[in-house]
Amino acid sequence: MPDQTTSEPILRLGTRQSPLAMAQAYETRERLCAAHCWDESAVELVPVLASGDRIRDRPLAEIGGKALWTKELDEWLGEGRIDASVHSMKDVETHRPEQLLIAAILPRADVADVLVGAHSVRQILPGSRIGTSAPRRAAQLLNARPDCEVVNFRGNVATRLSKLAAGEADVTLLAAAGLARLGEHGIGTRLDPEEWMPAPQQGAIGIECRADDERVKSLLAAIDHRESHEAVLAERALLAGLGGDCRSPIAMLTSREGAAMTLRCTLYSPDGSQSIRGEARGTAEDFGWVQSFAQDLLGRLTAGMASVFGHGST
Ligand SMILES: NCc1[nH]cc(CCC(=O)O)c1CC(=O)O
Repeated sequence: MPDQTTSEPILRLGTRQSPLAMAQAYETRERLCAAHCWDESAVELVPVLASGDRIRDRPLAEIGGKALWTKELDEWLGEGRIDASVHSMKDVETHRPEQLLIAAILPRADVADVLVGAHSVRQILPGSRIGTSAPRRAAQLLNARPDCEVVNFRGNVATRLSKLAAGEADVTLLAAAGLARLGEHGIGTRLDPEEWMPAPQQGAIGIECRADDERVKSLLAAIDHRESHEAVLAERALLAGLGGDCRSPIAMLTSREGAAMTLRCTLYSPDGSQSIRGEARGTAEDFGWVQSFAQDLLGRLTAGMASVFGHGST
């Protein structure tokens, strides 16, 4: 028997410590081991505490600063304490440190949101309290149901479900991908993404490494899913073009027929009372069309939205 305690892992994979992040790390490890015919011990999971997880008692907007979920992992990666890190792409800023590279995107999971506490958006009882800390979900819900009220609802998936059960809100919205990864299959109503568009990059898991680390880059290439990767790149390009981040009231959806990609996008005012939608088509070879699309949307902003998007965005 080989001595497990002294065998060096082939890859040290950094991850946040939340149950969802750990589930994503296990999935990544499984795919890596399957692709390379490795034993599980070849990939060492290294949990890293992120500032977003450490500071739990204040709204994210108040803590301020970006990179709440990535800063520590980026440092560990830059210092060589880990070889790669696993991310929920939805939480990853569009501008990444130059020395890092998103080398692989796993096959994308269901992009939909799930509504918990009502059978449909229409059937939410008048005047209900919607528990969410996501500006996109708040704006979308208020757009469809201006009679409702949003209450801030932070915390991981389990925390949010227990706050709902405790009556802190009447309904909440969660990502189908996150629920599925946590093994929570029967919860809530899946909202059709065509009608209720998700956040940019929702359902996508990305693995990042040092841009000059050829060994790790080629190991990760084996688990990259090209179509998912291209959709994520298009959505990141659109989000960056809009000057947005994961705190922006922006919904988008990518669909695909052969090489042709279609991006649909809706921008909201924070209170949901105003919205702008658009659609554009192109290929993944060059995202010039995505930049034009962003400019087109920004050119149509109403006064109530101008502070949220474009150059003045936070
Ligand atoms: N902001 C938290 C977050 N980041 C990614 C997911 C879900 C998984 C995914 O979208 O890949 C979630 C939870 C949620 O929105 O319900």
